[in-house]
Amino acid sequence: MKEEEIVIDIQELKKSFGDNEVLKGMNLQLHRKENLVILGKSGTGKSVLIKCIVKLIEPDEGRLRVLDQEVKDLEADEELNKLRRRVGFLFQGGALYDSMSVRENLRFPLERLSDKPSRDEMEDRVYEALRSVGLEKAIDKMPAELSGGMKKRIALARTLILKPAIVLYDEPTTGLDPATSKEISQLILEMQQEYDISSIIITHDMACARITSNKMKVIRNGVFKYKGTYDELREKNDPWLRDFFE
Ligand SMILES: Nc1ncnc2c1ncn2[C@@H]1O[C@H](COP(=O)(O)OP(=O)(O)OP(=O)(O)O)[C@@H](O)[C@H]1O
Repeated sequence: MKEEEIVIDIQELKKSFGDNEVLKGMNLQLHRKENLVILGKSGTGKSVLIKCIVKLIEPDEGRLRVLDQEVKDLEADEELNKLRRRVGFLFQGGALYDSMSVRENLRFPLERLSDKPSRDEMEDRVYEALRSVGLEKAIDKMPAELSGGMKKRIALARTLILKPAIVLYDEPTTGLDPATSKEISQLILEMQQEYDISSIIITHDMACARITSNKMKVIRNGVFKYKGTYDELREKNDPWLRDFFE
């Protein structure tokens, strides 16, 4: 794959729930190895947009291609699972299974693969994923024994263990103190650089946006109103936009 390659291509995407028009014609291109931050006030459709990308929600209209596949054409579970394997999704809250140890949480996505790795390979991949988030020592712990920041790291390791080409982050730093948020943001940046991952990052946390983004887009009234780098957007005169930066 070439660096300039487009890994997600969205054109004129629309989605309503009843008479609530949420997405009114969204356009977006995510390039390979790019971190794109999406900003928007609460309830503006950021989560709906990224759920459309992995077909957790079906859009009403528009074009949506992910890794050269038209998402609406992916019908069978098998095809969808293949896509979801290549597109990792880090949900708000990071949800680990509380009754499973860290090792079991990380093995879980591997156990469900049709071409399940051997026991030894699984153990290697669990260690490699933990190493990449700096938490090898937590392998035998239960989620209840971990801090909020550690849980996020483990959730990220669980997403990375399938070696995704794209990761969608839905508010990765929510609920963390500023120092831990910064650590997680730096980790997102490392993941991009070390593993060639392309990402969409939804966040309200401007420090996270500054650290992680190559490019930003801002949603207003169901469309992208602004795009640019963090510094370009910070310089704009619109008071509505300045609110995000204050
Ligand atoms: N499955 C659904 N059924 C009906 N309405 C929905 C559904 N999912 C989302 N919505 C509506 O779509 C709108 C956008 O929701 P979404 O969760 O995408 O907002 P958001 O921008 O991610 O907000 P936040 O920043 O608060 O997480 C909201 O009005 C929400 O109520």
